[in-house]
Amino acid sequence: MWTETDNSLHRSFRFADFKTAFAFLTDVAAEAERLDHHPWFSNEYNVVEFRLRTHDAGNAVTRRDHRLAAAIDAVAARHGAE
Ligand SMILES: C[C@H](O)[C@H](O)[C@H]1CNC2=NC(N)=NC(=O)C2=N1
Repeated sequence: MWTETDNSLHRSFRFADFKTAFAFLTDVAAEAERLDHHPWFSNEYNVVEFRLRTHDAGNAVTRRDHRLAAAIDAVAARHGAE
């Protein structure tokens, strides 16, 4: 699940391999564009880490972050996140 610390929502996902993680990130990019809300993320091999906050709200967590988090969860499930 997502945790809220330091004014951000945080979550990491692990996938079968790098290619799957990268395909996941490609689909996350489409969701970020659809929602006009973009994550900070980091990827190393099959692990992707997210931090979500709203820059337009002074880097606070808003409902836009929660909406993007839910969209990311749905994409992660489609890509078989462990
Ligand atoms: C102009 C554009 O709508 C804004 O810059 C959007 C783009 N994506 C964004 N992403 C995030 N994380 N926070 C924002 O405030 C934000 N604002």
